[in-house]
Amino acid sequence: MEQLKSLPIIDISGLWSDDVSKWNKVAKEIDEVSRGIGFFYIVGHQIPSERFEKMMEISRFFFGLPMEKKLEVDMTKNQFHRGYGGFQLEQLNPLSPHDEKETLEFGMKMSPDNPLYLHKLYGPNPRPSAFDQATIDLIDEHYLDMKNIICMLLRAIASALNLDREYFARHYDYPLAAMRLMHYTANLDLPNTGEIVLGGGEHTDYGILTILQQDDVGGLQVKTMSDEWIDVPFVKDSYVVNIGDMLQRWTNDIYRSTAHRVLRPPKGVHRYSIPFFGEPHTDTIVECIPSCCSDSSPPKYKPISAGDYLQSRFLDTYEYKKQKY
Ligand SMILES: O=C(O)CCC(=O)C(=O)O
Ligand SMILES: [Fe+2]
Repeated sequence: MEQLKSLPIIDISGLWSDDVSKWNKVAKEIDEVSRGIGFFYIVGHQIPSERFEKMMEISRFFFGLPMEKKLEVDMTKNQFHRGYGGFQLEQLNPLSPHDEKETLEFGMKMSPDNPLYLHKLYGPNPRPSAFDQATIDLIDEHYLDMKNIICMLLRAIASALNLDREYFARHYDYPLAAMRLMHYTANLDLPNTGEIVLGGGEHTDYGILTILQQDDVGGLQVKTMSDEWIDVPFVKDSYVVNIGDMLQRWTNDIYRSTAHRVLRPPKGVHRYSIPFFGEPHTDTIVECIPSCCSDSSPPKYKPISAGDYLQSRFLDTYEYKKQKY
């Protein structure tokens, strides 16, 4: 088998086209990659170029604030998994040291009148006092744009799997999806043991699909089917998309949730990235899709709700949740 050296780039503009053959071509390409490496770049996603820079500007501004300003929205002080997570709070790979990164996490903006508000992971978004209204509005707008891309991709996937186009997308009116600003830097002075130092440990994502914006520092790596790490360098105006564990479960392992990691940047270098974790509504039951199982290939996983699955994965990787939530 030929070794994969770089991730494929898929132009998804056909998903906005009325031409069925263009739409089907994109769906087929996404389906093929999802059965293999499970990671790809997307271009033609309709997000304007200026938005990339604006989101990075917000990120650099927030992480450059004094610690007491960041801690105004401390993630460990609420049950909703939203707000600021300091260096080493998360341990993506329980076998390696804590991750050298800090994060700021948002969920879907929701009216307090919504019956879901304050239920499980649904609740208020962080509002650091240093953010003006325009910044808050842009974050909410970007969240909805990312959610829309997730739904466009999931319609293509549903069609490729011979399902109704809305099979997955119908669970996205009030999703658990989270948008996370991330900052990696060499914060700790670790002894030089010659080992690779990671900013984010090896892991698979928990959800359905992740859409990632990254800056041009580099460091993201993906594990190939032959267990080799390949770099995922910056490609201007693209997002990186990958399959998460819930979609792997839903498709009975036909789609692949692939391990990835982030190298720690050298001292003095700052890396910023913005993943959007596209999880569905908390009550969505993730159970083997009929077209993905048969007598010779029975379901491998028990049905589970998206909310319960996500909480169980957070418990594995966030120590503070074990004590409190
Ligand atoms: O920062 C990145 O490039 C990837 C982050 C990531 O994989 C994650 O947080 O799940
Ligand atoms: Fe990840």
